[in-house]
Amino acid sequence: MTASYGPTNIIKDLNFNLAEGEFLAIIGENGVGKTTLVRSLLGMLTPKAGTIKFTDHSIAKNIGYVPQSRNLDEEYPITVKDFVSLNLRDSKLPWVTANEKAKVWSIIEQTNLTKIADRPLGQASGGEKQRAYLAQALLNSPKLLILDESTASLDVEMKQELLKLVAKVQQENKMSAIFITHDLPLARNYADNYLLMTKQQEYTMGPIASLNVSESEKV
Ligand SMILES: Nc1ncnc2c1ncn2[C@@H]1O[C@H](COP(=O)(O)OP(=O)(O)OP(=O)(O)O)[C@@H](O)[C@H]1O
Repeated sequence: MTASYGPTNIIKDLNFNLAEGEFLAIIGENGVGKTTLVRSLLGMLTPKAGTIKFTDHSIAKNIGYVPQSRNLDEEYPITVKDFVSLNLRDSKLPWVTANEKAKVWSIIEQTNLTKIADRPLGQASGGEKQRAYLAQALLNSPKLLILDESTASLDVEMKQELLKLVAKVQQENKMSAIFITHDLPLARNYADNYLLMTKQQEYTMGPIASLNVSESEKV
């Protein structure tokens, strides 16, 4: 597919597949179009040419997305639990049902947020906030999770912890995951495959273990 914001193609003739349960790391220098690809997958940007096909319509409608950054007002009085609940999108009733409460608690437990569930989100640490964003994205049991440089602001240990959690949830829920990152050691530890995007609009894919050093230098 080809994507653009005007006459200039940002992504040109990209062709890639994502298998069920696959963990794909998307790597590449700043400005090569990684976020543009994510926006296309999320349906926020229509490809200029080509198509994005999902094996099932329901996958596209329910993609879990953890964005690059969040402009949250630290003072806004919302608890971690209520923040996670914001993604209860099927709710037709004005109150939270017992089923929905159970769903929220289950995801809070899965993402190790039980202890801080009633604490204001603004008081959570960087790692805890990322886990809360992840929990929110996972709430509707998506079949595809996209993390857009979600670990960029975290220290090495926290990065590992978050990705370990993602990998665990991914396996438990048989979910596919796309992880955009500049952190190659992290990608090597957790991803199955890579997609390397370059400024020359050349795209290579393969098992993450086969990513060679000369390629890695360009990310
Ligand atoms: N809404 C927009 N309108 C016009 N151009 C845009 C828009 N969004 C992004 N671009 C341009 O598209 C190109 C690709 O941007 P994109 O954010 O997809 O790159 P990226 O690979 O995700 O970069 P980074 O690693 O810095 O996040 C950049 O040149 C950017 O300036």
